[in-house]
Amino acid sequence: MTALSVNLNAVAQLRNRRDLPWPSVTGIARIALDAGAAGITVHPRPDGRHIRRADVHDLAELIAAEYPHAEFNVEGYPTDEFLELATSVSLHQVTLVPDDPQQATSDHGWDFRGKANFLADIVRGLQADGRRVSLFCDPDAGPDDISAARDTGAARIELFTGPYGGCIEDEDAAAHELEAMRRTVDDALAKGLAVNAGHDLTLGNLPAFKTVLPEIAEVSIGHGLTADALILGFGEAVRQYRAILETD
Ligand SMILES: CC(=O)[C@@H](O)[C@H](O)COP(=O)(O)O
Ligand SMILES: NCC(=O)COP(=O)(O)O
Repeated sequence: MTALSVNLNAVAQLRNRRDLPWPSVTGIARIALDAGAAGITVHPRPDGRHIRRADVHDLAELIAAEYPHAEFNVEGYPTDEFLELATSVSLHQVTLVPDDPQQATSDHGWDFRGKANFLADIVRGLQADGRRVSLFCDPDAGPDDISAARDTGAARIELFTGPYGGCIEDEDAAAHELEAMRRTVDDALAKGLAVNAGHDLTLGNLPAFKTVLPEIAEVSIGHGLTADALILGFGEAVRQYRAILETD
């Protein structure tokens, strides 16, 4: 079974359009967890464009108090500020991502060989207190990269699935991406790393992904799931507004 961790960045970004408390990030977290999601993911960025520090604290408190079996996964580049936030709340997994502060979104995995010592120190510190660390990884990472990822001491890698998610209506390209990820996953599993995955996964591309890569421990999905939720729920919202307006 692959666990679904719902990424709430897009919900927070929608809320931040106004100085109003909706959509509520903790409210949508409740809906996701009540629907059986295994966990919640957030990726606070230095400019606070979506998830804010307060959201991380509120979600950690909600999960600890009301959803003790759910996992809270916090992603980000390990600045001092990020590490202070990640270690000041109750969470289960920290996913380290090599993002530049200016980046629009995550678009590559770690250079594991080049950053070996930097990552090993941070992984040791985070895992010493019982947090699991996952490291963002290119989908076609080679054997030397995976060995270096394992040598950091991290328990997991997270495959960057953006190139696969970007294969819109191109089955050959999608199959090529799946093959590359299959090789990376085989190597990682053989070296004792568990594998997460995420970025641009959707209802449309998840079935083939799950068929080819059934051993993925967890996928985190936000943008696509939020877009699908709008489509699945927009009609009902319109019906409820009409029910108020169309009475005489
Ligand atoms: C690490 C990763 O893959 C990202 O998907 C990230 O969590 C999304 O970040 P944004 O929501 O800021 O694009
Ligand atoms: N860790 C990856 C993740 O959370 C995916 O986010 P999204 O691309 O689905 O928004």
